[in-house]
Amino acid sequence: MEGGPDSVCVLGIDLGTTSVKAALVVGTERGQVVAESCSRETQAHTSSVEAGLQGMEQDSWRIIRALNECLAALPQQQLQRVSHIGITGQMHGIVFWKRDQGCKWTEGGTGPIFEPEEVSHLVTWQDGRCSPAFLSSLPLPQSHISLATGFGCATIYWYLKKSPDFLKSYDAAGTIHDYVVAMLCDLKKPLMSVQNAASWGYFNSRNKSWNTDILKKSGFPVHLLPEVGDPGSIAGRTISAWHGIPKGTKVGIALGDFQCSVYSCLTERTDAVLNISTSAQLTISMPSGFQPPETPDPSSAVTYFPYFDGDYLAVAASLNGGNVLATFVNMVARWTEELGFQIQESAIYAKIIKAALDQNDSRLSVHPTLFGERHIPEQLASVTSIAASELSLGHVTRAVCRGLVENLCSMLPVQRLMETGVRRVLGSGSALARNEVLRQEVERIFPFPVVYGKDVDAAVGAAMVMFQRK
Ligand SMILES: Nc1ncnc2c1ncn2[C@@H]1O[C@H](COP(=O)(O)OP(=O)(O)O)[C@@H](O)[C@H]1O
Ligand SMILES: O=C(CO)[C@@H](O)[C@H](O)[C@H](O)[C@H](O)COP(=O)(O)O
Repeated sequence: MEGGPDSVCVLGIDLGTTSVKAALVVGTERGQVVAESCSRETQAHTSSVEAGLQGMEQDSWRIIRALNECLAALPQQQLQRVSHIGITGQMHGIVFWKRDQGCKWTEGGTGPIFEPEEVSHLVTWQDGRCSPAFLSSLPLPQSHISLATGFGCATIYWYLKKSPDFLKSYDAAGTIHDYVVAMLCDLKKPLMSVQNAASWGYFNSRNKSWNTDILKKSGFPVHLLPEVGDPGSIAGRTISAWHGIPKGTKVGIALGDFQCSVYSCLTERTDAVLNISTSAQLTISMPSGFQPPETPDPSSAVTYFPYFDGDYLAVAASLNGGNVLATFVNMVARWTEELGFQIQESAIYAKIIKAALDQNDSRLSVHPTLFGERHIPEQLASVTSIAASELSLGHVTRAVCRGLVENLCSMLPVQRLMETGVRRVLGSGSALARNEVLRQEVERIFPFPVVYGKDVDAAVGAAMVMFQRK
């Protein structure tokens, strides 16, 4: 076990789109070390009553169940030593709850746990209910980030206009990680970091405030907007023991997941970070003192997101990452089933990755934007240069992986990385960690050395933030 019995122990949690991850980070003579980690798929996808096929919702109860399973799998002795908890998760999304009935605390196998009570589904960053026409009917935000479907404030507007009764059932809202912080600390008013507030839209990150005047004028329920605080600050203390973690443990304000992935590995300003989990991001840090332009360029694929201490990251945030491979694997599974055979999706991943390792070169070209991109939502996926001799699973998998990396680099070109002085690419995210073909394609496209992290990077980053700000 890493770290002596007296060493400081911090828990990091990442509530991702596909899985929940937890990491126990301890202080040692060698610096901070991941002593234990755990990951559980949430299987939380669920249908949307109000938005139908355009909706992309997750069952909050299942997300919290996966979180409970993850924590129950960590060693009790170490959990009892946790002094701080750092929480991060999927940005942009929104969950609603009733302030006094957000959860109920019960006795679990490893001590008290909480379970959601009067809580809505999570409407995720992948939600497509706000069409371009709907978005352009909304007031113009005073923000440097273009509003897009799946952003919390856009989703609230959608409910306000299409299903106002829904909103009457709730009096609080936040990202799913803000919800967890609010429950752990029994916050009467949810608290949100500027990182997550910026991801909801209608937020001015220069003066760190919501566009309250603009929103009020159009009847927006501003009482649902959380209070905003600085990333790295403490939101409160746990109101109960939790999975063996002592009552009174300090909990950090919830953070953005890509900022935490970056925090877990970025050491030099000359590093770029490539993260591939359900989505994918390519990020560089902007010079200290940088301020984004007042208004966004909606056609730009690069967005500026608040990082820590007033700094910004420039990010190409692609809606097409591991989810494209997951869709491909699911398609193969369904075709196989239609043909009368059964195969586990995990076995398909293993087989297609192995097959693609044998197909190093292929002319097949896959433009993999199955989910569109925020700056060009209408441009979906396409396949070109299809030769009869290059149709094996290996050829297609190789081409999908290559296409994913090429797509990200079309959003933030290698040339721009070189001009800004990038010397190294740091790879993070479990879709990358578990897929050697993707890693080969990353190494092929970048003219820099590529260094990989572990597969729980955002959780580790969330813990490190707490460590360094203790
Ligand atoms: N068995 C597997 N082998 C390789 N890659 C996998 C496997 N299972 C899932 N993946 C990839 O991992 C992605 C999810 O990564 P994860 O880190 O859990 O996402 P998130 O952080 O968004 O919750 C999937 O979209 C898929 O591409
Ligand atoms: O869209 C952006 C940023 O604009 C994403 O990078 C953002 O970090 C979101 O949280 C992700 O899309 C969700 O993260 P993940 O579950 O794919 O790791």
